[in-house]
Amino acid sequence: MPAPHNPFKAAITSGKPQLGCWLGLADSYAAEISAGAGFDWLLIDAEHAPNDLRSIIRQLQVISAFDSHAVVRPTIGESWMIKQLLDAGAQTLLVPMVESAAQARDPVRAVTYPPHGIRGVGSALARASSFAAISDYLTTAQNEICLLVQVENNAGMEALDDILMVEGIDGVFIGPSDLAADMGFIGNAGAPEVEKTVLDAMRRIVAAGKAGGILTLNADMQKACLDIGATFVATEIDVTLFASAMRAEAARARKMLGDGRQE
Ligand SMILES: O=C(O)C(=O)C[C@H](O)[C@@H](O)CO
Repeated sequence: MPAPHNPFKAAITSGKPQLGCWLGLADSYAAEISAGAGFDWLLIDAEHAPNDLRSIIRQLQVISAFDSHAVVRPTIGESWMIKQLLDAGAQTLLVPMVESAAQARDPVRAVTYPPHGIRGVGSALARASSFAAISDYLTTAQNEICLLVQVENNAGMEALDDILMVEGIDGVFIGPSDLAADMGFIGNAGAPEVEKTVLDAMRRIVAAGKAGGILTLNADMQKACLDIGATFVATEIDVTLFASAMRAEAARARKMLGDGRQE
């Protein structure tokens, strides 16, 4: 019995666009709501959201009941983090802040069992192997792991062509917020200079035969990246949606009571 098929990897590496949403609420109850919404993929964020291994596992468990595919972003691409996330059942990882080919090769080794990699063998204990129920996990897991890296600063842009040549990297995600900051436009990912750099990079990613990805709330940028051939595009963030809706409703309710109501 082989490791579970990764339909997200199959789709994004065969040119089939997948639309996603960022999950930063770090809560399995909220993740279950998002999983039922109809996104192709959901990003469980352990870089900027208060996720730990247990909260990630809970979200993986609830999402597994739906068609949405879970993508997990570790805080950084450390091999011990990757080992834990893969054993926990994550099949697709998005490693942030990669800025060289050497840095891109590290997570490739971390997701690969020896002799070609350094992933520790612990499938007997792992949710990933259905606790050893998947008898051929060790020899089939590799093909169903999707490894994505983020290029999101000037150094990474410089090294992009080298990163794109690293075997074992399935896709490259452009991080517009961090890229904007490093380009001197912090808080302004919509600056023309930033958008031009993002789109140029996306063309290079697609031309290299890798899957291209991004998170952007800007509908024009979403369309532009999809038109270039990006295949994993996140269009919203759960925290943003929830917080803005709550603020708007509180303001509406206060207005209903008239302007005299003080904060
Ligand atoms: O740089 C970016 O943009 C990303 O990597 C996405 C952000 O980290 C995400 O938290 C939204 O701001």
